[in-house]
Amino acid sequence: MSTTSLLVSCGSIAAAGVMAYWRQLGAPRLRPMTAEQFAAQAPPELRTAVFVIEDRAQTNLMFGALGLGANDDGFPRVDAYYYVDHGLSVDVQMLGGQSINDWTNEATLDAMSHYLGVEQVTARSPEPGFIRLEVRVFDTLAASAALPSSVPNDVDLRAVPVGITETGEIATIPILGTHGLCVGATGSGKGSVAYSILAALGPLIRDGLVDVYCIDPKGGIEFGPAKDLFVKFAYQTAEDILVVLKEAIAVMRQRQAKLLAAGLRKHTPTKDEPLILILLDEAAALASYADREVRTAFEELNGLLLTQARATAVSMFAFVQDPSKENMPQRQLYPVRIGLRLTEPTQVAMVFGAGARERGAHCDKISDTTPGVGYIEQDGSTALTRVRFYWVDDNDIAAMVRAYAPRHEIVIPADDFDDFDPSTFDPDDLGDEGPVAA
Ligand SMILES: Nc1ncnc2c1ncn2[C@@H]1O[C@H](COP(=O)(O)OP(=O)(O)OP(=O)(O)O)[C@@H](O)[C@H]1O
Repeated sequence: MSTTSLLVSCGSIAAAGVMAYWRQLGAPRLRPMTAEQFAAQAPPELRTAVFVIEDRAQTNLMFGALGLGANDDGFPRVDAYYYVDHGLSVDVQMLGGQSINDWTNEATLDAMSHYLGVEQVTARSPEPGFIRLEVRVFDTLAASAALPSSVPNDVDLRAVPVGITETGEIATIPILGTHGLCVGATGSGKGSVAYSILAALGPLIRDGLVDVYCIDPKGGIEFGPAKDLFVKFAYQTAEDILVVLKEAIAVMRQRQAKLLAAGLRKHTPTKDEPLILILLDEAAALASYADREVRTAFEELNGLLLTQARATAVSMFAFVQDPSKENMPQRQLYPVRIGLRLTEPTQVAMVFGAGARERGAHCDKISDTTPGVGYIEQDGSTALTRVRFYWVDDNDIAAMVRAYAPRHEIVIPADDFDDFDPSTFDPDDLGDEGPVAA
């Protein structure tokens, strides 16, 4: 359902089941309705919230109780509220002297959600002086998102579709000219992030415009089923992993030299020189079987790629469980960051930076019943998009490999079958060496 809101004119309200209307408080009404009447027409989950928000005296009481207003200082003003897919969006004009932290403070929002009788309230500032409260009673991402049945052949590498947003749009991430980091606890759905990317890139992998180098230090368990989609696949020894990184760096160096000679700043992928996507799963696992020297070499190679490879169309997407500094020393080198379910609130800042929880990234509150739900952030924007990545099951992976594995070999029989007549074919003629049923 779209979040597009329709103006409610003169107090008439769309049916409560169709939650897409907008209410400008203070607008003149021909036949005024009471807060009780508005609340009665709201979905049951939102009745208390609508009753409080619709009635200025009630709203002031709430703001007073939460320390956000007082008789002497005045009260914040609710300008408008909207029915949206997840509940309500409420626009509030802050009081002079208030800061965003006064509103995004976890204890305040928790108290507000209890006051309004709803599951959760989050807040962000759409423009200076204003706060938008999101009153959440429905999780639009509760159901898993199926992989689209068809994938366009001309995927835009700067906007690769990987899931759906909580407002029902297609969630995209750039792959070209960037690096990505995906962090999530065990079982949070990191695999589905990687496979959503692979599914979208399938046609380009088949056509030779994208080469995937996959590094799966946990013995190839996660990515083994898709190995035929990869140009390189390192999963056994730490040395194999270093070789793959060195090969990517060699490509990066060659392209850097060409760019310099041609006076260009960025490499555009072609069939001869495709985008190289390095999928790096759980690099921290290396620590369990690699010695110190290998780990140091790994960190150096990884650092080189993260700092220099973007312009050469060599991109790294890394997946980790634990975002602590020892496991992930270079968070700021990944312009695309994805946070799935995390176990601790403090881990949110390790993925997205300070203040991310206040901006709405509540990764620690994602339920373990919704794997694949997370937040996406990209450099250059403070927006955090809540999404559900596509669920790619084993059948989907097998279908992807069948459709897109780049090295399909068509075996042409050596014998001359020009005289072959299917109507006279007798399988017994194949003799003892014919195929045997398993
Ligand atoms: N996007 C998704 N939608 C629905 N279910 C999902 C999704 N992603 C994962 N799942 C379910 O959650 C399970 C765990 O997912 P996954 O293996 O991707 O987690 P993970 O983060 O990679 O865990 P680990 O770090 O332990 O490997 C899957 O087997 C699947 O049942």
